[in-house]
Amino acid sequence: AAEPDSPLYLGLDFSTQQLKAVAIDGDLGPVHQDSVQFDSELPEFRTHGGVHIHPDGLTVTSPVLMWVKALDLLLDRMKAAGFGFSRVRALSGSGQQHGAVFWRTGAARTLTQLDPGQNLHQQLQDSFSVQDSPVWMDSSSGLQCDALQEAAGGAMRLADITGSRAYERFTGNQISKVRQTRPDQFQDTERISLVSSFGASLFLGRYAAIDYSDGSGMNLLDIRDRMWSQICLDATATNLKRLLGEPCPSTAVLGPVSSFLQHRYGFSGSCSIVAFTGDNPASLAGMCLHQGDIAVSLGTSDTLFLSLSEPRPSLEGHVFCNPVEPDGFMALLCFKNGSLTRERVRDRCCSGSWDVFSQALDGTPLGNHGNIGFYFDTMEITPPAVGLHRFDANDRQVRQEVPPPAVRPELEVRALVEGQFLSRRLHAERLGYSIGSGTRVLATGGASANRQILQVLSDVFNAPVYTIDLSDSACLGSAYRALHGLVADSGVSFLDLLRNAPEPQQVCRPHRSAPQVYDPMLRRFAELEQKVLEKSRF
Ligand SMILES: Nc1ncnc2c1ncn2[C@@H]1O[C@H](COP(=O)(O)OP(=O)(O)O)[C@@H](O)[C@H]1O
Ligand SMILES: O=C(CO)[C@@H](O)[C@H](O)COP(=O)(O)O
Repeated sequence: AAEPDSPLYLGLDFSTQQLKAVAIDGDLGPVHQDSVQFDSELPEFRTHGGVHIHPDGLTVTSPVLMWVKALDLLLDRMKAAGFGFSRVRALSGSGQQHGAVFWRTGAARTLTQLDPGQNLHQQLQDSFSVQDSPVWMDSSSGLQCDALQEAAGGAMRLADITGSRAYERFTGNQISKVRQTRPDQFQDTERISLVSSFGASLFLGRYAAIDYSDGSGMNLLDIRDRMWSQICLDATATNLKRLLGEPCPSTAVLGPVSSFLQHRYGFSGSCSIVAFTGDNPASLAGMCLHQGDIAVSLGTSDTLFLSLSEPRPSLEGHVFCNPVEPDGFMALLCFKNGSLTRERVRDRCCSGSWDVFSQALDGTPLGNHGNIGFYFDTMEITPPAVGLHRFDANDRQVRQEVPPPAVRPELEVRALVEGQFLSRRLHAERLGYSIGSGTRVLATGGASANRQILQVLSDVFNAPVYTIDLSDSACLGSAYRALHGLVADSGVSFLDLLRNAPEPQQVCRPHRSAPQVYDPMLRRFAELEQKVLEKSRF
């Protein structure tokens, strides 16, 4: 057993619906886990799924003070549970990607003068020029995307520089929108953070640098030079470089924990803070992803990502700097209609029960008798389409929203989950990421606790699916990154250091008949998706 004063490494994740923490010891075993659910534990902010969807249906924000209050609550709770803050040698964290935090003029001073007798939330009340931070679910910055692409010389040129064509949720376009629509608030801003670097700033007691990996989700960073792209900065706002600060390597040690946190919670003055990064990059670290593995994260969003040695940007999907390999990259596809859509169908067809949802998957055949569905409750990212589109075995459109039992609820459940995974496979294969029986599919995120959902994933991908013990891989990855940050400068590689980390375990194998069912179904799905896209354009 670990000594009572042996070192700990702490990982945090400011994700869409909650703030989570995992502490590991030097043997990489988890010793403490905690979380704060925004909707239920901070109801005064009135969020649904951690966000506010505005009346235009496109603007999506989260109250920045909710994240601050969640940190107060989490740390208070850990203190009450007797957590050994003084043993933490290093900490790191992650945040939902792309979200922007606008710090008001004077906030830097407030951060350095925090009183350990009061909580963060009280003291940072007036520190934000924009109270409602735009988050990754936002799709309201189309005009700004068009302008950026034009300035950069086209969508493909922008993708070559930044790893992605212009995406509405990407932070640069959100910054442009705030500058244009709220000039006074923009004028009163002295610093802009990502959710990740905002989290790091709360621990440092001063502004933390944006790391290369999460910085790649802004349409502002040149992913090869790992510097802000002057063309993109100029097209977004004057003096933006000053507002963003210099980006840093994801393994950088930013400094010791703030004296505020030392005094309030008993952190040691020698506890190092390693740069925070995006939640997907942190998950890649948490699963110790090897070349050839494909990760599927089933959090609020569904994402699919993998490590790359050479960037191959295209008009779909993203290339980010790799968070753990200094010269490497990672590819990512993001799907907005993930867990929240599954929850909606669960509530409508399964009386709100995951058990009933799982039984529906168990009780229906692979291929769902030919029924196929596209469930885009909100404007999807990949592909850019909206609405519910259901087709029978003869590709005839089925009337929308027929209340159960007119459409058998179990068919609806399977149509949803098969449709989601057919889409993940289609778009991954279009980017050249082949998935075969030799590929390890590593599943993570809240829905990876559901074995029946993972069985459909395994069947549709015709590949074995693995999980790690903690479905919270972003948090675990942050704890691993904290440990690695202490030695990264001496050249120790992340995967070498983590070679004794628990291996992912196989949880599902594809059914023998899966390729016969899903190979032709994928071709049909691709054709139907084209129809859906054409309909969505009108
Ligand atoms: N047993 C389950 N079956 C399917 N989905 C689940 C199950 N348990 C949790 N989830 C889903 O997990 C989601 C939260 O995942 P999580 O990775 O914690 O999200 P985030 O990190 O984005 O806050 C919830 O929205 C919920 O729909
Ligand atoms: O936009 C993206 C990735 O590009 C999302 O994946 C966000 O990073 C939110 O993550 P979750 O809270 O769903 O894990």
